[in-house]
Amino acid sequence: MSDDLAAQETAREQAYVDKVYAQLAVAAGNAQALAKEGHERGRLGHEGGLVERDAMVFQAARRIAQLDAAHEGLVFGRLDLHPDLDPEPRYIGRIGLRDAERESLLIDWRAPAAAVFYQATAATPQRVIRRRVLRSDGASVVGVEDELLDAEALEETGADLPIIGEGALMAQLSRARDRTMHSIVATIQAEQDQAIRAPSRGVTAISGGPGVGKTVVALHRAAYLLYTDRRRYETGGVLIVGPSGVFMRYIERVLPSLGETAVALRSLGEVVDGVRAARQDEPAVADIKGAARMAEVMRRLARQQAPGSPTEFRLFYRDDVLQLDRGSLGRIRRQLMSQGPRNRQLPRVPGALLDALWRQVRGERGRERGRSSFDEDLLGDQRFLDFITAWWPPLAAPTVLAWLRDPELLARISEDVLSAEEQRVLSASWTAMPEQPVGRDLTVQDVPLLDELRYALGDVPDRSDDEASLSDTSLLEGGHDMAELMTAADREYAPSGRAWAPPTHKIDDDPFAHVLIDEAQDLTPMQWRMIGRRGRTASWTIVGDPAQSSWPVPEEAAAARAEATEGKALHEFHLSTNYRNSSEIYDFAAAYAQRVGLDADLPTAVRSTGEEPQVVEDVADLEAAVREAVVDLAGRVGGTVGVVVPAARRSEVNKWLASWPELGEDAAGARAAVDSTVQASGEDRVVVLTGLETKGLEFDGIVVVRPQEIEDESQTGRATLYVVLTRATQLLTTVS
Ligand SMILES: Nc1ncnc2c1ncn2[C@@H]1O[C@H](COP(=O)(O)OP(=O)(O)OP(=O)(O)O)[C@@H](O)[C@H]1O
Repeated sequence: MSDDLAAQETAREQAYVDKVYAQLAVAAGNAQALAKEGHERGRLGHEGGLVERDAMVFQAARRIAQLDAAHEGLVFGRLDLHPDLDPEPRYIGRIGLRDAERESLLIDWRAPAAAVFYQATAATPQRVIRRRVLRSDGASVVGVEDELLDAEALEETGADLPIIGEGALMAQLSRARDRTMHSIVATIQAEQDQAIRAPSRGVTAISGGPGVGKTVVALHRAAYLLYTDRRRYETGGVLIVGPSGVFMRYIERVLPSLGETAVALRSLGEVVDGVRAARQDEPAVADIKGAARMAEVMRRLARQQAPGSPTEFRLFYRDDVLQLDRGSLGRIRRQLMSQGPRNRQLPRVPGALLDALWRQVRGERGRERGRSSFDEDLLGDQRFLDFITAWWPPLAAPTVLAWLRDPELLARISEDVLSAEEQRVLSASWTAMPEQPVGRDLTVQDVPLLDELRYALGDVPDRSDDEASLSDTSLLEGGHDMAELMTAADREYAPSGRAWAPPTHKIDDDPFAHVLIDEAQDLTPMQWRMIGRRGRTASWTIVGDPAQSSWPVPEEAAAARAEATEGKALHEFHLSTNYRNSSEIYDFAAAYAQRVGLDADLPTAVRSTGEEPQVVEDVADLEAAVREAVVDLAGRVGGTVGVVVPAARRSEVNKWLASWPELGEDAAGARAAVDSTVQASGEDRVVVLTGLETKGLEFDGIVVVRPQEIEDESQTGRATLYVVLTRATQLLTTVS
């Protein structure tokens, strides 16, 4: 194959791609015109004008966003099929486009007609003769990579289809990594495609060892589902949950680059509307907070009397002293609590108290005035109203969680559930919590506890609720009125308000139409419960690798997972090729997994670099050795370098990095990774992370500092170290 031929083929493809971009400009112009027309209609103010305007503007805006997003690498594939089947080549792209005659110019990668692009192999060519991947920079085609799938057919038909390049996959895999994940839409492999296009029903479980593409496949699956049933998934919402904020930032560009923006991406600390927790508890604390038995502790907590609330009430009424003592108030409380979540009982509280008080009215003057006048009198009496608010206040979950600062209360509610030592560990983690904790005061492990409490407490009923029997609703803190916040189009297209409305922070708005969990092996039972509540009527995609789990009691997590997805049929997919690590690095990691007895699912790594991992041992000066390793790797790879350290050495190593002049600008990135007050820029090449923080991420080079300490740090340290050893694409060095 000559360079001339490659250049000639590239130029030919450029001509087609130019045609597609010209059509994209036409489509964008049409969408702009539609948006303008929508605005005009609104101005004319005819009947239904507003709704119509909003709907038009909304649709136009979505189309414009989609066209914008598709701009980069718009056309990436070409299929040459057997001429009997289709004499014209088919072009595959991020979106579908037709020309002025409505002829297909570009097929959306998710359309059935594009499936063969991913599924055809040399063993089963499915009438594809040649598959071509176009490499582009913006709108310019910079090269093509071909695969000949059916040599016989090529000969038979005598088609003029030259084969260029070494194959798109290898070219793609050898590229340097930056700090975000990229779409693999041009090189999805057949086994991955099956998982991506699996019908949406029940639970789709995707398993496989490190680097097999579980995350990236899951993200493409979300885009696929939106394509197949846009109305359902856009209105009901798609929730994607990953382990950490760093991970969510790592993956957040993939869906928008596929033209999809209507997906909620949340880390485990952000699953509950309105809460953003990023801090992690120490493993010893996290293991208790995540345990299934904490659900019982939270249920009991939700029933506790609010600390400092009154324990009796006295009032003179006509000839009587009316009194509710501790015992009678306790009875009323139990009776109200038996009818459902505590906050939902708010409207019933005055009635229950009035019933008990009326029974004590014996005097003639009082009895003669009658019950309804009695109710009116008391509801007009500020002392009674004050008592109600103090005795049965509307309670927010964070306030109730903060009651646990009191070790005595914790001891009371966790009797027979938590050991004295466990209570001590938990108390210590909560002593510094303020009375009204917000995001920063909570840890990621507190969030499922908070959610458990939200459900046990229930939402405070809205003013408009039928059951609200109180005339003076100023007693109740109602929810704000959503109607003001939504446009007509929001209501038209998103009945649940999920994709386009701001969060309501209400339990009713928690459920999604599809729930997708990445790194599922790490979910604690309490996290499964939290996510389960958001997916009762949803279809699910669950992605994970048990050997990478940092949760010490897998059976308990498995039971919680089964409960969260109860009644849903399970469809399993397994991925078996590692696309991340060089085979040298993965063999090293796999040997470690086997040596320490991890029951690991070992994929095959396809790419060899000839670079064996370096093991630097018995160093006298740790800083000097780490410095040498980091500088060496940063000089030899084009992309990112991760320095993975035991949690206890984090700030130490970070200080070293900041003081090494030869890293220059790169050191700023290292600082940013450990100090959340420094903003990391996208350019930072060297970052310092703990083992747990590397979950799901990847780097061109990895330096592991004192691997044995990482292993010894927690009960599941071996699995964590296995994760760390499988993060590098090119070079790996361990320093002990
Ligand atoms: N078909 C593909 N074409 C190109 N790159 C791919 C393909 N499949 C996976 N990759 C790349 O392989 C790397 C690993 O993918 P991903 O992070 O999704 O794997 P994973 O199974 O989630 O890994 P882990 O469990 O170790 O976190 C990523 O860089 C991804 O872009």
